[in-house]
Amino acid sequence: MSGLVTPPVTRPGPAPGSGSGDLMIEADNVTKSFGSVHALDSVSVAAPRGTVLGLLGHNGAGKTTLVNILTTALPLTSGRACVAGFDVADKPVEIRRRIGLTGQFASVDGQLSGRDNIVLIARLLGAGRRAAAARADELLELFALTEVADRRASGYSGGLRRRLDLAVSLVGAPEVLFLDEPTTGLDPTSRLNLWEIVEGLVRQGTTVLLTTQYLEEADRLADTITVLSEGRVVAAGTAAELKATIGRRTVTLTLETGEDLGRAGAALRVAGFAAVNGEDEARTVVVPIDATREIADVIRTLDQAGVEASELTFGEPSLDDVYLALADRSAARTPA
Ligand SMILES: Nc1ncnc2c1ncn2[C@@H]1O[C@H](COP(=O)(O)OP(=O)(O)OP(=O)(O)O)[C@@H](O)[C@H]1O
Repeated sequence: MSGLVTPPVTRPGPAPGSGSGDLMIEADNVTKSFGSVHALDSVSVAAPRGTVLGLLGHNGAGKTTLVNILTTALPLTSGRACVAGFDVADKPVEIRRRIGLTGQFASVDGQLSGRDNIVLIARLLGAGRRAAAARADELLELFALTEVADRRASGYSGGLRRRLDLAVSLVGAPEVLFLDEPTTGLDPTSRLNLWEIVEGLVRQGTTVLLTTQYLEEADRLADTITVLSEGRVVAAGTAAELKATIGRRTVTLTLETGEDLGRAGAALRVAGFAAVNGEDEARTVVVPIDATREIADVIRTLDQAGVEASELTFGEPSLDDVYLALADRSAARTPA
């Protein structure tokens, strides 16, 4: 499904410019409290038109709360937020005309066919019968759903349902698309398909806010990433910047025999590596590295210690690495 394009549609006119410049998403010191729970604490994010803003964080970090505020489903406690140039507090209707939302729980009606789901939303948005049918045909084709269009959505696989959910959220040709964990639970092929669709939309000028728990997803799609933890922004930048400053790549060595684990770990630590031994049965040593050339040093060190490795894998930092490093830092900052 590569090379997808958004079908030409009429979008509402440009925003009157109450936001700054060409920023399509702006949150400025947004705070949200539910009683004593501070779901968001002075959160600021920004996304220019035609870019993807990735919002990363584990469960409870505040991602959905921020999406709910930006999509005008929830009022903020303090701060300011604008979407497509309109303030969420003053112009919710203008914002709703310009956005699309795909949630973790598909908003598709399982009793209706894929086609009828799209037609229903198009009609609700004011399209005539013929225009709604034409829009459905376009979107079904775009999302490779034509073959299953007349089957009930309740019988769709997870991947098909997500595609239909995204198609439904695009009926009104939104300028800003909110994707709340769009690929959680999808198989790798369906995930890749969705990524390609999102990339096609962004090429056409759609601005996307993507929440995800997967660094890989943010890495592939997001122009900038904001990491939230307990309602606060703990890091922001491009994926490369985050990984360079926070996460470390690792080399994982599987040894011929578990008996060599102690010797391998000791030799690596003497050579200056922060090697961590895995389980005896797994026979692995994990070695964080800063540059690819250090792989050669790791292998040389093991060779000199007379340790044989049967397998070597090279890993990029994961969200967990980034997140753990950030959690360590915030713990270090918090007075005991
Ligand atoms: N309506 C509510 N009433 C009380 N507390 C809430 C409400 N909505 C969210 N919270 C709390 O606010 C915090 C942030 O929740 P939020 O759902 O935004 O996190 P999240 O990052 O989206 O996590 P998840 O991936 O699990 O949805 C959590 O502590 C949550 O329990």
